[in-house]
Amino acid sequence: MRYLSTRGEAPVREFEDVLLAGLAEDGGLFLPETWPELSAEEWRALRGLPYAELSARLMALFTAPAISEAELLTMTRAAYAGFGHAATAPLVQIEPGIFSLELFHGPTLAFKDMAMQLLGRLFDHVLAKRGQRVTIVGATSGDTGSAAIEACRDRAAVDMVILHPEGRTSAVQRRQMTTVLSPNIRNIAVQGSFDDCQDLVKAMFNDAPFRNEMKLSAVNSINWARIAAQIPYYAYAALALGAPDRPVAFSVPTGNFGNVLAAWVARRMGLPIERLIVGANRNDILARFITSNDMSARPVEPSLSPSMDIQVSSNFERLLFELLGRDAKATAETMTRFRAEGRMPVPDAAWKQATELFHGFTLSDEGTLEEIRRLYAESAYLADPHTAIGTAAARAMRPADAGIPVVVAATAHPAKFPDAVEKATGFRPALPPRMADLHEREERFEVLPADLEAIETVVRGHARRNAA
Ligand SMILES: Cc1ncc(COP(=O)(O)O)c(C=O)c1O
Ligand SMILES: N[C@@H](CCOP(=O)(O)O)C(=O)O
Repeated sequence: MRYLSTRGEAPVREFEDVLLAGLAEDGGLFLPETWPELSAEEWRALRGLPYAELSARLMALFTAPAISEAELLTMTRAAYAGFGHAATAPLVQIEPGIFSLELFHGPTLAFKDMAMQLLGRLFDHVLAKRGQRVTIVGATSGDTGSAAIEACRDRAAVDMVILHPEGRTSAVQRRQMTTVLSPNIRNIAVQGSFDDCQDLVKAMFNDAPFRNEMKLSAVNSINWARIAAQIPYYAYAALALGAPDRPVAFSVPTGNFGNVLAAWVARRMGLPIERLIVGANRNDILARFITSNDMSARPVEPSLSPSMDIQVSSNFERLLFELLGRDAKATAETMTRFRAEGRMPVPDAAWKQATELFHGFTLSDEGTLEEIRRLYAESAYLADPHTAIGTAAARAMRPADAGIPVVVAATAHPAKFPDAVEKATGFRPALPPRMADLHEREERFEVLPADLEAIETVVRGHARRNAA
């Protein structure tokens, strides 16, 4: 499988190079040159496979020829062995026709572990083979950072610097990052929003001398490997509910658009996914785009679902590229205008095409609390605020045909957001015993302004110290 950039100016690459590069050299995002498609018969043959096997089978379509299915299987088995549920990503019915796909049974209690536990192993595999080391820089609104740190702590060939927005994550999210004192990990609290953190990461990649000197790599969903590793759980749920012989819909609480993009790819690969519902909090740029072709960024506002406090959704560029008929020049121009003017001019025909599949839904903080309360009262199901946006979106926007099940991506464990859950239900969900002392552990991080030079200085110092 070969990969091209959405902006058309970067060389075509193989999977291993894409994994290590993160962002394409022209500032674009990598995508497969052609989409692999499975026939109905081939999908049927995958029904009932354990998650690790299904994941290896599907991932191999994207990693060939460099990484074989057998090598992947060793990695996926190890990646998911530590999950707290035998099904890895259990599917739980929460009301008639609506299911919760629990993606939070990994070590840091959010869906990011599903991809990141595999990515850590893929980095090890490729870096060992090539005798290289990389410096991973990442931006997080709370969950990517902790999952990446957990997956890469103490790995010999990886240095990691994670930027989070100061004071804008939950205390549990922050502590899951800042209490990891491994020498290869460094945490920076940026005085700004997640969008500022993400801009800084992209600016480091676009600073070619710095990028080359540091051998930068990425674990955010700008890295294609992250998206690829998120596709199998959509297949897992769809197959369990009768695909390819029965259509399904997914409702995905959305921020950076990586998770729902993986569902889009699963559909592109031949699964009968009838509808994709994009749930948003008050930072609703994506829902506004879907409902009214209004893709205009506003300042990020804090909400009870902080991981979705995002206005510039990186992966939208991948969908845009497809909606524009894979026209890299038009994609680059549209993205440049968005950068300059904060408004993305999507042609009406492309927007209409998107609305045939995507449906948008916005929920306020009050609505989120009400949804957590309702779900707990009516179904004894405890949802975190992000998942609750997904369940409310599923009910509001489900297909008219009641025979089409809607699967909600349950993206985080409620114990990651105890304040919001307590507000809704009156009690605080407990962390698993292995994290019971999280609030007593020593924290280590520094606070810096959203200034590229200051951040690059820290990244350089961190990488040099560890390489010495
Ligand atoms: C708990 C949770 N839910 C939803 C999202 C949004 O997912 P995405 O950024 O892939 O759209 C995130 C962050 O990525 C998250 O951490
Ligand atoms: N919600 C995310 C934001 C980054 O998203 P990513 O999927 O691009 O890594 C987070 O928790 O950090």
